[in-house]
Amino acid sequence: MENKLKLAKEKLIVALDVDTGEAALDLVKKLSTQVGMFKVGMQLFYQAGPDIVKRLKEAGVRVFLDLKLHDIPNTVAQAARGLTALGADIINVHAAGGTAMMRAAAEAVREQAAALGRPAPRVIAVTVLTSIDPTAFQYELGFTCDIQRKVADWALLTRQAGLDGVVASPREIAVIRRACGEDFLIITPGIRPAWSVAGDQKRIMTPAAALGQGAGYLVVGRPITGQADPAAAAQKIITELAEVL
Ligand SMILES: O=C(O)c1cc(=O)[nH]c(=O)n1[C@@H]1O[C@H](COP(=O)(O)O)[C@@H](O)[C@H]1O
Repeated sequence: MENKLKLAKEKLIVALDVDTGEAALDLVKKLSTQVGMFKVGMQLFYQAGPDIVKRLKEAGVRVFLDLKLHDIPNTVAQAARGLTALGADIINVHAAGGTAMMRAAAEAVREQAAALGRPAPRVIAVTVLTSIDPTAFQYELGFTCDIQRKVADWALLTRQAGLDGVVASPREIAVIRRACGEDFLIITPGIRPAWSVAGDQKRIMTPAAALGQGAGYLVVGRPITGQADPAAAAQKIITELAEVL
């Protein structure tokens, strides 16, 4: 069981969706014995500033820097270079930016990491956001295929562009695996334990079910950080994960 709990901890990424560096570091302090990687997204990065990545690295944790870059290839490449210098372990872009943009990002990251003499962060692409349901996908965004098809197509484009993996809902893991193989990284938000509320997330799954589908990592935010005792919530999720390992 000890081994399974250790493996379960390795699977969990906690989203530090808070307003200040102090609040983020306080969560890390509470959770760092249970969680190996933390996600810095727009809410924290835009308010605490780039230095938060360095502070988290100094605290000894791995950092997924989730800024979902999406612009013309040159702009994204230059931004990705800057994020690489901050020391993030994973960065992401939007697959909707296209192959040229994704390739430019991946190349810029590798060049910058080589210039700094460090291992390159993994670069992954967000496919269809987990907050999008089939109705919005079809009638608001105007896609004519279903979400699974689009996610699988974008995952394949992502792999062909030389990236390391994708962000998708756990519901699409099977089609991504079929399109991109076993060694392609799949990170899944939209994780909702049975005891939590869905909120704005639409394509959700429980932690155990997502792991059963073969998720590489599970991103969990509010079901942990929104609780009075985040460490107890994280432990509950880790125990649920260990039961299916
Ligand atoms: O790229 C992401 O991390 C991401 C992609 C996606 O499709 N859906 C999604 O929820 N996320 C992020 O994952 C986290 C989920 O947080 P909770 O909904 O609070 O568990 C948030 O920080 C989102 O920004």
